[in-house]
Amino acid sequence: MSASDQEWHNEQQRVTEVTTKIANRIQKLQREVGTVRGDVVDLRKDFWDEVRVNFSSSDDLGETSTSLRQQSQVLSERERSHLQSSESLKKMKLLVNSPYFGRIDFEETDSNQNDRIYLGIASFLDDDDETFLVYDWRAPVSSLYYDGAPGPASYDTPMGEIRGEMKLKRQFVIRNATIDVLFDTGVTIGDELLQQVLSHSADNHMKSIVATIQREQNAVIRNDKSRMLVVQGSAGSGKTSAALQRVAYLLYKYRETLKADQVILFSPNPLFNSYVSSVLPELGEENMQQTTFQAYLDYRLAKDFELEDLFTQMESLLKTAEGHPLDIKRAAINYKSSPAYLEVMLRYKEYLETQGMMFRPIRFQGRLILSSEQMSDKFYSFEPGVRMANRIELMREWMLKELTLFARKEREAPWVDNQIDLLGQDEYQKAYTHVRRKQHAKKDSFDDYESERNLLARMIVNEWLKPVRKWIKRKRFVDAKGLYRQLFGNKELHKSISGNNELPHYWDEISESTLNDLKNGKLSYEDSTPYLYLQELVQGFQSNNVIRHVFIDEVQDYSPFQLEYIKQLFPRARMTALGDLNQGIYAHASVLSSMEALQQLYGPQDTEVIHLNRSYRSTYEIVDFTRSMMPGGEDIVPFNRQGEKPLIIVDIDIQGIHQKIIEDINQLNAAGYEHTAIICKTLEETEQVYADLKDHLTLKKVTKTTPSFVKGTLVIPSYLAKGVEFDAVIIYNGSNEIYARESERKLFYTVCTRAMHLLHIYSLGEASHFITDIDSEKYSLV
Ligand SMILES: Nc1ncnc2c1ncn2[C@@H]1O[C@H](COP(=O)(O)OP(=O)(O)OP(=O)(O)O)[C@@H](O)[C@H]1O
Repeated sequence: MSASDQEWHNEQQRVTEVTTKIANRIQKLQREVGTVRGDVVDLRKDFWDEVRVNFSSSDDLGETSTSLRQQSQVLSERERSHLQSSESLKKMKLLVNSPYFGRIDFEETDSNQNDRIYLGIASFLDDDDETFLVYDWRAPVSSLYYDGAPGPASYDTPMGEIRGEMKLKRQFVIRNATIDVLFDTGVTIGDELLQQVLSHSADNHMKSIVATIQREQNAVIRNDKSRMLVVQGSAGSGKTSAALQRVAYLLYKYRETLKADQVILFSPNPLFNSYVSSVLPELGEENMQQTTFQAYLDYRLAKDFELEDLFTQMESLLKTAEGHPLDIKRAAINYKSSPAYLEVMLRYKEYLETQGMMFRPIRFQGRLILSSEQMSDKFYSFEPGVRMANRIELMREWMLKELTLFARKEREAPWVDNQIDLLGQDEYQKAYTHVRRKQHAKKDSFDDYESERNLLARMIVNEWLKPVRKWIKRKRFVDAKGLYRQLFGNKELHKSISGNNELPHYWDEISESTLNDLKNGKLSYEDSTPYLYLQELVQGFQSNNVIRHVFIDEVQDYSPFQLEYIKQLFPRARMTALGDLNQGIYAHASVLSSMEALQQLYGPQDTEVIHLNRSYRSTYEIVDFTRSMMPGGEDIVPFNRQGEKPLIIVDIDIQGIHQKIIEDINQLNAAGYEHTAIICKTLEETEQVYADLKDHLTLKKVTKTTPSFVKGTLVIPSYLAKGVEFDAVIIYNGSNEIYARESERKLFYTVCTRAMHLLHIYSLGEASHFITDIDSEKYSLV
C-alpha cells in the first residue's frame, strides 16, 4: 500500500524537522562534552591545590579527609556527566541521518487520543524533555510494531498490559535525512522492506536487523522469563541476528544493572567473532565479551598439553578413509561427549572421596618435601562428610604450613651459605634494603654476623621456594593427569562406575590411545572438556560470577558435556543457546540431538524452546534446493525472494573445472557480486585450490588463524564458513567422491546454505548423491 503524495510530503517535513533538532542537539552536546572534558582535565590537574592537606592534629586530619572526599566527588560527578553526554552524542550521531524506520498510530482503549509513535535505534526527546520524537526500538510500546498488525493490539509494560487499536503501521527507509522508501503495511512487518534488505550484497560484517525484525524473532529478542532459552532455527533464519539484537535489548531493559561486559558470546571461531562484532556498536551499544570454547580450553590446558583443536579433529576425520581407525575415533568421540560419560565422571568423584585419589609429590632440589602417600593419607584423614573441594582447600593450607617448616630447616643447609657467598655487591645491597624494609627498620644494621646470615638465608630460601609455594597455591598437587589415566588404565574401575551402561565399543583401543596421548603430553579435543571437568570436580570449579548472560551460537556443535561445563562455569548466568541440528557438522553427538539432555541442564520448567523455520538468507530457489537434502527439510519455509536455480557444473577434467571457475568468478565480479567464496572441503583442498588459481584470480585464503573477513573472493575450508554468508558460493568439488558419506550430509548442507544470491556447485565427475537424490527440477545441470 503506498502512501499518498501529501502524506509523503508531510512525513518528509517531519523528518526534516526532527533531523534539524537532532543536529542542534549534537552541537549542544559537543559543546557540553568539550566543556566537561575541560573541567575534568582541570580538576585532575588542580586536584591537590583544591584539597586542604594538613596532618598536624587529628582534627586537621579529619578536615583533610573530608576535603579529599569532596574533591573526589566533584571529579567523579563531572566524569559521570562527561560519560553521559558522550553516550548521548554517540546515539544522536547514529540518528541524525536516519532518525527512524517505523511509525505506528495507536489508540488506547477508552481514550480518544491517537498516539503517533516513531521508532528508531535510540530515543530522542524534544527540548521540553517530555515529548518523544523518536522511541527506542526496545521500548515496551515498540513491540507493537514487531508483533501486531493494524487492528486490535496490545503490549506489555511494567504496569501491565495496554490494549487498544493500531490504526496505522508505516515503514520508512531514510537516508541522509531524506525518505527513500515509505509504505504502509497490513501484515506484521511488510515483506517489501524485507525484500529490499535481503536483496542487498553480502558484507564482511553482519548488519543489524532492527527495522525488519520478524514476530518470531521478536519473541527471541524480548524473552526474559526463562533461565535457559533454546532457539532451534533453520539455516539463515536469523538466529545470530536475533541473538545480537537480544543482547542490545537486554542492555537497554536492564541498563541500571547489566553492563556489556557481563554478557558473553561463545562463537564457532575467531573469524565469526570479527564478523559479528559490528552489530552492537551499530546499535549504539558496547560489544559484549566474545570468545570461543577452544580459546577457553587453550587458556586452561595449553600449558600442560599439546591440545588438539576442533578443526584439527575435523580435518583428520575428513581425511581418514572409512575403516577401523575411523570407527574407533568416532566411537571415542561419541562416548567422551556423551551424558553417560558425564555420569561416569560424577561417580568417579564419589569413588575418589573414599579411595584412589592421586597427588603429585612435592620436591625441592630433588628432595622430597611431601610424598604422594603422605598427601593421600592426609586427604583421607578428613571427615568423610567434608566436601571434595573443601578437602583440597584444607590440604592446601596444610601444605603451605609444611612448606614453611621445611623452609625454616632449609636455612641451615650448606647450599644456602654458598648462595650467600655468591651474592655480588649489588645483590647484597638489594638484599640488605629488602630485609631492612621487611623488618620495618627495627634494627640499625647488619652489625651482628649471625643475624645478617639468618636474614639473608631466609630471603634466599624463600626466593627459591617461591615456585613451590605458587605451585601449591594453584593446587597443582592434585594429579589430574594421573586421575584421568586411572580412569582408562583400570577397566574394572571404569566398568564399575559406568553403572548400568555398557563400556563403549572399541573400549580397549580407546583406552590405549587415551593412555598413549597422556604419556606423550597430548590431549585430544574430545578429552579436553572431560579432563578439565574432572579437574574442577576435584579441585572446585573456577567459576565466573560476574557474567549474567551467556550466549552460545552454533550450539549444535557442542556436546552435552561441554554445555554442562559452561553452565558450571557461569553459575549466575542465564543461557541463550542458538543452533540448527541440520548444521551439526562435527563428529560428537550434538547437544541438540536430545531435547531431554538439553532440558536437564536447567530443568524443563526453566527451559523454553523457540523454533525459527523461515529462512531469510538465501533466495527461494536456493532454500528449496538445500532443504531437499535434509530429512524433514519440508518444514523449512523459504522467504519469497526469487533468484536463479542452483547450478551444478560437472566436468571430468580438473583443468576444465579450474577454467570454468575462473570465468565464473570474473563474470560474478563484473556483475557486481563483491563477496564470493570458493568453499573447499578441507584445509588441504583449500591450499591446493589457492595455489592453482591464485595467478588467475585475486584470491584471499582463509585459515583458522585468519583474524577477520575481508571482501572479495575467498578460498575457505568448509568448517570455517560456519555462520557466515556470501553473495555467491562456489563449491569447489561437490562430487560423489568428495561428499559421499552420510556423516558429511550436514557439512554439505551447511556450505550450500552460505549462499545469499547464487550457488554454483562444481563436480569432478559424478555429482554427490546429496544432489542427485534431489528432484532435478530444483537445479540446473550443465
Ligand atoms: N528480520 C530480518 N530482517 C532482515 N534481515 C534478516 C532478518 N532475519 C535474518 N536476516 C538476514 O538473514 C541472514 C541470515 O541471518 P543469520 O546469520 O542471523 O541466520 P542464522 O540463523 O544464524 O544462520 P545460520 O545458522 O545459517 O548461520 C543475514 O543476512 C541476516 O541479516
